[in-house]
Amino acid sequence: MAVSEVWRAKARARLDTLTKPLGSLGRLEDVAAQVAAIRQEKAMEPMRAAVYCFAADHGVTAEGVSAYPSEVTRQMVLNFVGGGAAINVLARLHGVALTVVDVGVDGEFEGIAGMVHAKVRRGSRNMRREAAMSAAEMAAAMDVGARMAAEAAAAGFGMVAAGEMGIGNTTAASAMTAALTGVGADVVTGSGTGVGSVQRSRKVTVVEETLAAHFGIGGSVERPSCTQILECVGGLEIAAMAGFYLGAARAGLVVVCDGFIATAAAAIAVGMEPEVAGYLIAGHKSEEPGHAVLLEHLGLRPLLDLGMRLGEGTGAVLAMPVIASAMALYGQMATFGDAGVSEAGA
Ligand SMILES: Cc1cc2ncn([C@H]3O[C@H](COP(=O)(O)O)[C@@H](O)[C@H]3O)c2cc1C
Ligand SMILES: O=C(O)c1cccnc1
Repeated sequence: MAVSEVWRAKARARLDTLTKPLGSLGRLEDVAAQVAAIRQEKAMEPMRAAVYCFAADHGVTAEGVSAYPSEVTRQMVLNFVGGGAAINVLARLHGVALTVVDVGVDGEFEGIAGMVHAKVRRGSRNMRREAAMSAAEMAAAMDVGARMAAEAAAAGFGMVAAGEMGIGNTTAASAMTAALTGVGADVVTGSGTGVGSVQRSRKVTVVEETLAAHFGIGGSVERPSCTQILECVGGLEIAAMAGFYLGAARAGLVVVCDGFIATAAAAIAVGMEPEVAGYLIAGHKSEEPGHAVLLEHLGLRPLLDLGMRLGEGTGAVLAMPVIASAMALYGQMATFGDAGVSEAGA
């Protein structure tokens, strides 16, 4: 499962033979070396890319934590199927295959084709009052994600991302981030879809009360396990994403991480299986304040910083052409020797 440090070193050595000043491709060189460490002998082959958008509802929306009603989750899934959401536009533009997965929307999609029906239950429970999921529900949702990753690998995709749709899920991600890192709820909780300052304060209180209820005062007295965090304060689509990352790493896929919620799921996957970290490339930095905390926790540096706060996998898909560029340069540039160009100091 660990990425290959031998291949990373080989890639670094090759990058130094290409017709450019040493290191001049900056972080593209780090990306190329990481992809080589993941894909090994396949590093020079073109990578087809896919994004899986997992959707689920959140019982915690009963606490008034989002600017939008829960029904938007189902409505946006229909929008994904119809091709009109931001992720559809970006996936089409960049030639990324999009799969929409219902893992826990509180509504039905009877007779709707063009999506994966894998509902575990109609929304998670209100985490302020009880665990968001049972252990069995969490495991079932993780299995859905793992199955999607296995299907991506079997279909020949080399690079994947997970996106999400779930009204209320920035509250879940905030609670997860505080529980994972020990950083305070007030620091990691943002405005999500755009709540005002009064509603954000309410959201912080909900996160604090949730952490106190499940893990003790402040949530950082006893650091809970990743399984406890996911089960108590996660969500069905977040569990699916965690299972997706674990499956993708096992299959040797390059995994591009999206924003706050996607990275909260990635932090769980890495907590469960540390070697997953080597497969992750942070696509972008979200405006949600907890995202920077999670990126720091994971030691990831995002490729893009566009002030986005959308989710759906949009930040990850936007970063895919940057990664593809790194690999094209790595695979196609001439070496000093081939091109007859003199090296430094020669
Ligand atoms: C129309 C619409 C499209 C979206 N696409 C992603 N999100 C994003 O916003 C939600 C999280 O924010 P909160 O925790 O504040 O509810 C998630 O569904 C997320 O994917 C959307 C939200 C809305 C309203
Ligand atoms: O960073 C994200 O993924 C995000 C931020 C706000 C709302 N939905 C998603």
